[in-house]
Amino acid sequence: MPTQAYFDKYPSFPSDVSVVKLPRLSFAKLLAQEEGESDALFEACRAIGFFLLDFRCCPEGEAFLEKAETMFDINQEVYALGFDELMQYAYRPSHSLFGYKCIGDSKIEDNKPDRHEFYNISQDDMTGISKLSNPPCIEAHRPGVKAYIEQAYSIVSLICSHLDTQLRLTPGTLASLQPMSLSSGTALRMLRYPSQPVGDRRTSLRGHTDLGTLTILFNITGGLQLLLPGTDPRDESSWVYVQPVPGCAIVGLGDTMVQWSAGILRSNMHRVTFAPGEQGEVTRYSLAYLVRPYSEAPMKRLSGGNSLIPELEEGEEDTTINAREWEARRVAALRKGQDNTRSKGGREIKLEDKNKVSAVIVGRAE
Ligand SMILES: O=C(O)CCC(=O)C(=O)O
Ligand SMILES: [Fe+2]
Repeated sequence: MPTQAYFDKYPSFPSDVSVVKLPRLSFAKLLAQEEGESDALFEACRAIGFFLLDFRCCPEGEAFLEKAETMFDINQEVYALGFDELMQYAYRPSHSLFGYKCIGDSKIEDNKPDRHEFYNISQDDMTGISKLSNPPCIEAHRPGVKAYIEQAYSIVSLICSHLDTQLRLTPGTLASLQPMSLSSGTALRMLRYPSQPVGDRRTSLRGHTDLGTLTILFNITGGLQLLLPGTDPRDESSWVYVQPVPGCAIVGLGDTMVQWSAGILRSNMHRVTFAPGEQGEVTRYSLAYLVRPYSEAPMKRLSGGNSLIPELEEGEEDTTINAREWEARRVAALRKGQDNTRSKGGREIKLEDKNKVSAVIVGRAE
């Protein structure tokens, strides 16, 4: 996440905890179109569907980190408003996912209430495509929030341009399905997780995959865990912490990328639980930019032409519904507990040099 100075405000991540060693990619190298970095990006997107993106050491990256810190300051201002005020902006799931979700509104695995709250700011609202009403502290920061979203979107476009090349799609294909200029469910989500009492700690946000295309996540304290590929979600040892790194975002792929790539790219199950060690004693704030396709975007695979994405096999059918309908069905199923969520994608591709993906490494925190 943001800079070391921001991390220093919190207890440090304990060194005796196992963590997933996510690939760490350099934003500067991706910007400079370095081929090796592009290949490493593709491999991360297929092997685990998560990677760290290091923004340090280049002016554009440092500017993004500064903006992210401002978003964390706004996050704290939002929750300082308190429950009664925030409930005036409550989200209405079957109608709209923008606004405030209170603690306990959704369930964790054993049907107990969750332990997180969030405020979803609509990208369309910030760019002027639509107009929603937000608490005064968000309204007062509209230009800053919009600037954050614009830069986050440009980073998403950069990642997509590398994935276009890797998947041998026409340049611009992936970004054209999620332009900022068209209405979408894209949100900047400000999350808050109160510290949990010792002796009564549990999952705060249940295991899930993100629905959209890409998520740019900033964490300061731990709590985020990934389900190791090929393991059983009911087994606690299958869930491993991600250690937040100063100057780095945690980037994850969502189900839409799996859908468009016919399973070449991967969306991995993740959840949030209490932070390890002393970090468990402080309130956890987190910031997620969750990108969705434009509402009318097709959800079918991007095969054809030179693309690496396989054509449908005999008897296979592709979806004909658009992104808005697809998301609505998924959200409804999730809320009814009918969604049998699992990690998806990561299928083999028939290319000599690209066929092997490295195993996910678990090691000690640093
Ligand atoms: O707060 C976090 O670290 C993760 C949040 C998340 O997974 C989500 O909002 O989809
Ligand atoms: Fe998520």
